[in-house]
Amino acid sequence: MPRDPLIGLVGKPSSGKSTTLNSLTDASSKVGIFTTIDPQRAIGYLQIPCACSRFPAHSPHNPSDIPLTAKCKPNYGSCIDGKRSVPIELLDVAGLVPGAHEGKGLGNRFLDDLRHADALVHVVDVSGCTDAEGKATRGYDPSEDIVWLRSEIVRWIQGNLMEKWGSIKRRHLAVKATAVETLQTQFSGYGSTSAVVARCLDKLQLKEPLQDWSDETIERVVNAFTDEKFPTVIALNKIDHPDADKNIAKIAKSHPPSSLVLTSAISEVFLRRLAKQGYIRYVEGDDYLLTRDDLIEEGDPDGGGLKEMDEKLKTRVENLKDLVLYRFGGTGVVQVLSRAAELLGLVPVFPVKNASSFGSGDGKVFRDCVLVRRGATVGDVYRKVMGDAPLAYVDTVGGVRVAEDDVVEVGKNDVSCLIFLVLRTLLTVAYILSFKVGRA
Ligand SMILES: Nc1nc2c(ncn2[C@@H]2O[C@H](COP(=O)(O)OP(=O)(O)OP(=O)(O)O)[C@@H](O)[C@H]2O)c(=O)[nH]1
Repeated sequence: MPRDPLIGLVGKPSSGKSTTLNSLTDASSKVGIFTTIDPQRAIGYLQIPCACSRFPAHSPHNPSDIPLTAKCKPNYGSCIDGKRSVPIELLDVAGLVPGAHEGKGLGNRFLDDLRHADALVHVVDVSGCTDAEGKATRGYDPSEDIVWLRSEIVRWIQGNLMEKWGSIKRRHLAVKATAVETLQTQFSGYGSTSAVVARCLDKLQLKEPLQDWSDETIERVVNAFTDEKFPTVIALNKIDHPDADKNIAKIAKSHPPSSLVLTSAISEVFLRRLAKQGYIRYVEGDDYLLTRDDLIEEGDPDGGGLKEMDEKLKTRVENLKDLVLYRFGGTGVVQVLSRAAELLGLVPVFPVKNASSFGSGDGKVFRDCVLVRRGATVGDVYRKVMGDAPLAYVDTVGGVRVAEDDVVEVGKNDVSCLIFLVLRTLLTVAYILSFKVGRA
């Protein structure tokens, strides 16, 4: 059965990893059994447009007066006005300092934990108030953290490979293996697949056979493998700090915008806490909040039932609004997971039992949503949801039959009778399957 995607949070001590993790896992809308799995693993919430938002009232698949957003009832996570929070597993990879690949800090343990991650979020303290080891300072250049963390990963993988390179080469020649086969044997421990290794080698277009690779070529291979296996989002955290701006500007010059997200984890934690305590209205990740005064001004004499804040709290909230929400368009924390999911090409799938009501036999509409990875096939989706139950056949909309090994992708089929909705990336409904299960 395909494994659930796992996102690893990495970063030096005091960069704000735990705060980021707390802000991602402490969704007030959380429903269901998920909380912390063990001290290192937790469940975060990925925000996506829900399938229900595609079915307003009086639409082809929902002739009723009520939009499906009003009936959507997730088993886990939540759906607020078509904005769905889907559980996703997070791994807190602690103890990383320069020299980790040689065992410094919790070095090797950290790196071993990393093997299981499909994508990484590197939390960088962009205030420059902590040095490479996480000790308090001023004026540290955080772009150095991005360089050394990446280099630790590369040197760890390269070190493991070089230790055995002599015997790897001998075996490669003896069994007349391809470069992909030989490397996959070495990289399988990092959760790699032959397809990942083949993509790396295709990109590099190496001329020499594996047994003739120089140290420099091996390093290029390891770098390409690191890019493929550990796609990384860089969370530039502590943007609320006055020293952050110049560091952000410097990092933005040397990194593609798609890899960077600006965050203030501490602000997100604070806002969620205030919302829970009934002082403000705030939806996770939004770029605005409402206070009692705002609601009174909007004409609700009861201020939405929100509590009155004292002057000190009011000032703090106003500052946060100016410095983070208005200036940066939000705390950025929710976008961190969305960006990681984009890098992985995660596809949300909404399995339902009833093709016309989108229910699952218990009165709940779009009860379940599972995330599968780019390249997943119809069979993968089936097994993820139905386990080992034998598959009889799968029909797409309009009764068109699809093969078990068809890759789930955009626009391949159109909508009609639905048992499975398969949405591509985070934005569009892409592929809708009807699907019947029976004994083979
Ligand atoms: N100004 C500001 N401070 C933050 C932010 N996020 C975290 N911090 C502070 O930074 C310090 C370290 O945060 P942690 O979340 O404990 O950092 P960590 O990376 O988990 O640290 P270790 O547990 O040592 O690995 C704490 O004092 C936090 O309150 C932020 O967005 N802005």
